[in-house]
Amino acid sequence: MPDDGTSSRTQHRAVFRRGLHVLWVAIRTEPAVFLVAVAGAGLHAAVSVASAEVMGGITDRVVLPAFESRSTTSSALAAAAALLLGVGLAKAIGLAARRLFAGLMQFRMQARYRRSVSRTYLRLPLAWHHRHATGQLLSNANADVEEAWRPLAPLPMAIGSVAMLLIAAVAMVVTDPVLATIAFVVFPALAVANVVFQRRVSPAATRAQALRAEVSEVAHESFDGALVVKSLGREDTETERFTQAAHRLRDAQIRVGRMRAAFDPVMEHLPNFGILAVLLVGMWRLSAGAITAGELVQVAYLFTLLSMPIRSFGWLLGDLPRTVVAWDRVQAVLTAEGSMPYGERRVPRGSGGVGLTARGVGFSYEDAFTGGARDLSDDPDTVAAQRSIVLHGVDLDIEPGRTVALVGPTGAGKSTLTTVLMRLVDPDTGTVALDGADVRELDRGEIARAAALVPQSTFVFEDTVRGNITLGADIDDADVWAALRLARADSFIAALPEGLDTRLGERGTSLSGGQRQRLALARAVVRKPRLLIMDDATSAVDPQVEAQILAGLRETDLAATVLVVAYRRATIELADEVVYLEQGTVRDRGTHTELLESSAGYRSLVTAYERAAAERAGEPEPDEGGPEPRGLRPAPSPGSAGGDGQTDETRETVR
Ligand SMILES: Nc1ncnc2c1ncn2[C@@H]1O[C@H](COP(=O)(O)OP(=O)(O)OP(=O)(O)O)[C@@H](O)[C@H]1O
Repeated sequence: MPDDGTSSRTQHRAVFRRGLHVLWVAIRTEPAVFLVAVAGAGLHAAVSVASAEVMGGITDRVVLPAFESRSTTSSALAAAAALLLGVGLAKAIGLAARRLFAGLMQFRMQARYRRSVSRTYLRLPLAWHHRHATGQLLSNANADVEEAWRPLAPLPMAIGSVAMLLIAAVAMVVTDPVLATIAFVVFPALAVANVVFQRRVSPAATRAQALRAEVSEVAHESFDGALVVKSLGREDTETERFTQAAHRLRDAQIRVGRMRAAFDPVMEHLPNFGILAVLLVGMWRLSAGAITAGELVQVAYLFTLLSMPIRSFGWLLGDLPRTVVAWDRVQAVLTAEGSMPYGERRVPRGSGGVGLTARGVGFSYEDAFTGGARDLSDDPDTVAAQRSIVLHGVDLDIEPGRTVALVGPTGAGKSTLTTVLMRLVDPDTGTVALDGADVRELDRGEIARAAALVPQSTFVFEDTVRGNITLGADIDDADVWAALRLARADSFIAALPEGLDTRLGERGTSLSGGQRQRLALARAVVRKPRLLIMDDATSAVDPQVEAQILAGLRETDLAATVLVVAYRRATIELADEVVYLEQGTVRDRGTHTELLESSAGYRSLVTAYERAAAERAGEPEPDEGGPEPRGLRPAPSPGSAGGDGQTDETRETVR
């Protein structure tokens, strides 16, 4: 068994090797930019050493003769000035090239990996997203990508420093081996101190980095849940939670600050002790005639020049552990499995609705309690134990142009079924087909071209009304208005100060719940889908308006096939057929009247909706603007659950 010291050294070596591998990835990706940055660093290094030579030369040939003769020629002064200017200019060019191209490389790599990470997020199936928190995804795409490429900024300088050290070492040995010996003691000591410091500060800095992510996660959650926090009077508790996270971050940063405060002055002054030693020994060498005054100035100047490049190694080494951690997180996203394979088939072209078929569809979610630690064993018992089965052997047949209502208690699997039908997730068993074409064999984007899903919760982008509907597609205003009319959203959009050009606030908070839902519906219908799936998409819309919308959808020349997850009798009655889903299985199907006769579960569910509506009949109507709280649905009756937002129409009897 290795002792702690050995294993820690092994770990450091492993981190160092992996860190170099990450840097190598960047060099391979941007070789030209890297070479220019290194060439700049090399030029800067060579000219810096040369500048020490120049300083020494000027001391011997201009300054000392001037002191001795108490006069100097203007030509000698002009030559010295020109030399200094030339050296300064060359140094500036090297420095600018190094900084510019190191930055270019760093920012290009960051942009490239941000793009890859966000592209991967969109490629990965919904099931993967279910397992990852928003805060984590944001931090992978932002903080981790930045952290992974942070060492690219000091990398060319560190490489230039090697060149500078080598040239300086040769220059010093040539000038005076005795003075060079002082450098060979001081600079390795400086490098060792750097490494020791970086090893000590690195865990503290890594912890501060993790706490920074924690603070932003707490903040994200508090702001996102502001409505809940405020309405339940939990501001103080949330503030306390945030304060604690902020204090943990503060303490961690102070710890890092303290370490730096102790180390930086030492690093700052160590070369000064070297210079002092150079001057003392140099005086003796000068009086012994072994060196000239200019050579002494040259070596002392080299000492001042070399301290900073040596520290750049420290910066690089200090960044590497965090780089490795961040790189691993980014790679976990980029190599995540679960991308959906696509075929090359197309949905048969034509106008009007498409037929939708599901055969034996089964689907299970990864169990929230086993989560990411899921054992991917092939043993069916193990897999079944780790997953909660939501759909079992669902069969559906919807003919083109028909409107079907999907009804079922809360938790029956209606929303899950809509995501399977849209191929946002693949079923564990069974198949889904559009006009006979298995959705797994369809070309990428083909489902989005043929079908649209309006989900339960709407998302509004911080964009104009037009942007929110077209989502960047080339759709003219006439079509946008037609879609808004169909979604019964045209009048409130027309009343907005700038109509289609009105910018909607973040997540559409400037709109009411019902307005947001109608906007989302317009976004779906403007694409003229041949299959429209609405998952409780009009729950916050006034019932009469909802009925008008559904009737409108049936009357347009769109003639789309419509599957609507419905809770209201008026909606259900508008459908050609009702599919009753219970515990993930289709229990019954038929018209509303037939199901009331034949299905006890359906009857009991719809009666529960009616009872709840009747109980609330005396209460004021919900504004069409507010979403109907899910909690208003009636308590589950035997064999069923769920409910409806009460509305005037539900006061009527079902029959
Ligand atoms: N992302 C998820 N991860 C794990 N389980 C989930 C997930 N989403 C839903 N479930 C579970 O799947 C079951 C079916 O949920 P689903 O949302 O499909 O039902 P629903 O019939 O649409 O309900 P509602 O009428 O309340 O919208 C529920 O038991 C739910 O807890």
